[in-house]
Amino acid sequence: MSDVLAVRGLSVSVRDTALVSDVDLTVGAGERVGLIGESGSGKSLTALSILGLLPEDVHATGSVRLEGVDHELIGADERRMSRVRGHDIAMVFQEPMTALNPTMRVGDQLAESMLIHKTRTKPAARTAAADLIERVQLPAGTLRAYPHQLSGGQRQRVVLALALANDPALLICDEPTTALDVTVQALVLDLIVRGVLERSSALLFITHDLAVVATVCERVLVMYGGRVVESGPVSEVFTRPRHRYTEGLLAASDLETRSRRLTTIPGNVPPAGQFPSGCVFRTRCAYATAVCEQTPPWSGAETEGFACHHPAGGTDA
Ligand SMILES: Nc1ncnc2c1ncn2[C@@H]1O[C@H](COP(=O)(O)OP(=O)(O)OP(=O)(O)O)[C@@H](O)[C@H]1O
Repeated sequence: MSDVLAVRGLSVSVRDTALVSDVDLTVGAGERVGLIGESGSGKSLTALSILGLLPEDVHATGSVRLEGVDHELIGADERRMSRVRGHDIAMVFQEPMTALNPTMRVGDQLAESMLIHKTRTKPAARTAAADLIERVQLPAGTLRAYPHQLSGGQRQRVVLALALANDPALLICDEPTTALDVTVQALVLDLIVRGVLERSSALLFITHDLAVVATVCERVLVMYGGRVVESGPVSEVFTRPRHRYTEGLLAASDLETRSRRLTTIPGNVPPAGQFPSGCVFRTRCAYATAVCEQTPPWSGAETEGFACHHPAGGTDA
């Protein structure tokens, strides 16, 4: 798998204080990678460094390369970064209003993002905007609405539509559902995963919620004190953590309880051959830890509600 994003030796500091130290991170084409760690561990600064959005007094060194972009992102000027952001890399942050223009109708904002990056002609951008709104399960009338006329969950779905408008190679989500009502969290997660799967976009997903990572991501990196202390497939890191800090994170999390409330994300594809042939339910895998605590052999009653939405019809490919 080729790397869409390659971060090497990333360090971030403010004056003489190191905030992030020597982070290496790669995301392969179409891969979904989680970045977890307690508050203040450096997750957001890592994402902001990739996007070139660090505050003025905060400095990054190291290397950030993106497939298809022929220049280094660390130190790139704003003119170059504004071409990359919203085109090659898109982002969804916790607070949707920061990403939306309060004075513009939703449809105009969506169309504008495609016109600015010249990915659509004007008429095509209008059609694409309508399609994007439908894909995030909002009514067509949303196109004419202003952001303040929408709920938090609706706004975040508009931000997601905006982020996906130019089919980015990489989508970065930083706590995208934390501010949302629990009832819409699963829907927004579902839409994020569908959105990246449909485009074969890579996903870097930042959260402190381990159950969300277990549901959404294939691989995870654990940050502690500004460093990556552990990384690997979700199924390994969450079941056999090697670092004491990860053990603590898992012990302190309500993964088991929360996970039962999360729905399976349609389109999550278990690697072929990892499970018994014909098996439609998974246990202890990156895709099912969040939804299935059963062990084989399964009977109908045990598995009720734990259907795997394998695109090939619920059986191993
Ligand atoms: N502009 C800044 N000036 C000084 N220190 C900062 C600045 N921005 C962040 N920090 C510090 O850098 C560290 C890492 O911050 P960061 O926002 O990356 O953490 P995080 O892991 O994303 O936390 P959270 O989950 O709470 O968002 C924290 O100790 C934070 O206080």
